[in-house]
Amino acid sequence: MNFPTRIGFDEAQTIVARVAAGRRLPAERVALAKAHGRVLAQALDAEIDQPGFDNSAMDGFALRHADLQPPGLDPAGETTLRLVGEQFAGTALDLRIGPGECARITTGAPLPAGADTVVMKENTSLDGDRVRILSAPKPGQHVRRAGEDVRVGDALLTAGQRLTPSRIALAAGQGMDRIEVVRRPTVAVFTTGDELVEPGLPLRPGELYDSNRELLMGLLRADGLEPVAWPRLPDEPEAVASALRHAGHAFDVVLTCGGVSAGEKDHLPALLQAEGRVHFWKVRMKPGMPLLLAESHSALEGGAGGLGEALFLCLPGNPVSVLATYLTLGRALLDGLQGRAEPRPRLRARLRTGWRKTHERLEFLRGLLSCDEDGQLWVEPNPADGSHRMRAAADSDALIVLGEGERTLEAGGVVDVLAY
Ligand SMILES: Nc1nc2c(c(=O)[nH]1)N[C@H]1C(S)=C(S)[C@@H](COP(=O)(O)OP(=O)(O)OC[C@H]3O[C@@H](n4cnc5c(N)ncnc54)[C@H](O)[C@@H]3O)O[C@H]1N2
Ligand code: MOO
Repeated sequence: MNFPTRIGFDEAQTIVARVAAGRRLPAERVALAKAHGRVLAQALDAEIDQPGFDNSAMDGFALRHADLQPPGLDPAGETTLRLVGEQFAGTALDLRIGPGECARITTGAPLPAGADTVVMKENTSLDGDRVRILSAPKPGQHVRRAGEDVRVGDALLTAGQRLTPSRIALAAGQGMDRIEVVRRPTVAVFTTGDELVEPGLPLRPGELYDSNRELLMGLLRADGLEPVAWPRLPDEPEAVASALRHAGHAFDVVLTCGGVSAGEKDHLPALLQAEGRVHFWKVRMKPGMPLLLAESHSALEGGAGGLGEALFLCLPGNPVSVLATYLTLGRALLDGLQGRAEPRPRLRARLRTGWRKTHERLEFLRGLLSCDEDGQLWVEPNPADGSHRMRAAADSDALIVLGEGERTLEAGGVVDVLAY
C-alpha cells in the first residue's frame, strides 16, 4: 500500500483541499437566473451608484426644511405650504420647489430640485393646493441619498463567494444580466450491494431497501448540484469496474457508497488501487472510517484511458456514515473544486447531556439543537450512535464533533456542531 491510510480527519481535510485545488473547475458566464447558489469566479465592482439619485423613502410631500422653521410656523404651530406639482416614481420631471412650496411625491420618486426633506402623507392634511404639515419631519428625513448604499468603484463581491439571493440581487441592481461563475461539478452517484432493493419493490429475506441513494441525491441537490444516479451495482468486480470506467469518463466526481471496507465483497479499494491512484483510504473518524479518495492514473497523466478523468470518493455503506462523510469531506471536495472561499458555518453549543466516548476516533455524533432564552445554543446527543441508526440521524439536525482522544464529555461542556 503506497498511500496514506488510517489518517486523521485533519490530514484527510488537507488532502481533499489539495486535490480539489489542483482540479479547480473553469469559469463560465451565465444568466443571473442560472447563477443562484453558484460560486462567483471573478470579483464584482460597482459600476453605478445605488441609489442612483436622491429619492423619497415615503409617499408624501417633498419640501424645503427651512420653510418649517419660524417664521414659517403659523399661529397654530403648523406650517402650510403651496402644492406646486407631482413627482411619481419613474421619469424625473425637472420639478423645482421654491420657498413656501412643496410637491406631491411617492416612494422611490426623484427628489425635486430645491427640496431636501419629505413629510409622510399621514402627517399632513390637504385643502385644495394648501398642504398643512401636522408633524414636522427632521431635516433630510425620508430622503434616500444617491450612492448611500453603493458607490461606483466599490468592491461588491469577491471571487469564491457563494451567490445567495441577496448577492444576486446586488448584481441585478447594478444592471448586470450575466455573471462569471465556476462551473458546477458533474456528479454520478452509485450505490452498491447485492442486498439492496429499490423502494416500492418487495423484500426477500436478507435484503434491505436502498436508502442511501435518496440520501446522497438529496444532500447533493441541497448543495445546488444536479447529480445523476446510476443503476445500483451488484457485488461483482467486473460490473463495478465497467460502471466506474463509464462514469469516470463522463463526470467530474463519482460518489459511491458501500463496498469500500474489508469484506470479501468490497471490491472498490482493489479496483481503484489497480486502475488509479488512491489519495487515502480510511480516516480515523466515526462513522465513516473506510472512506476512500482516488483518481485514475490517466487523469494524473492528462490522458483519458482507464477510469477516465473523474475523482472517485467512495463512502462507506452504513447510512449514517454516508451522511457524516458527505457533510464533512464530500462537501469539502465539491466546495474545493468550485473554489468556494467562504468556510461552512461551524457552530458551538453546550451539551445538554454528558457523553462517554468508547473509542479514540474523532466522532460526528448526531444531536438536536435548541436555543434557550439567553441565546445559548444547546445540543442533545442522540444515544443511538450506531452508524446504521438512520432514525437517530432523522430525529437530529446536527453532527456533534467530539475530538480524537476525548473520552468523557460533561453536560454543559462546549462542543463544535455542524448543523444539517
Ligand atoms: N472487518 C471489518 N469490517 C468492517 C470494517 C472494518 O474496518 N473491518 N469497517 C466497518 C465500518 S466502520 C463500516 S462503515 C462498514 C462499511 O462497509 P462498506 O463501505 O464496505 O459497506 P457495505 O459493507 O457495503 O455496507 C455496510 C452496511 O450498509 C448497508 N448499506 C449499504 N448500502 C446501502 C444503501 N444504499 N442503502 C442502505 N443501506 C446500505 C449494508 O447493507 C451494510 O449493512 O464496514 C464495517 N465492517
Ligand atoms: O465508520 Mo463505520 O461508518 O462506524 O460504521
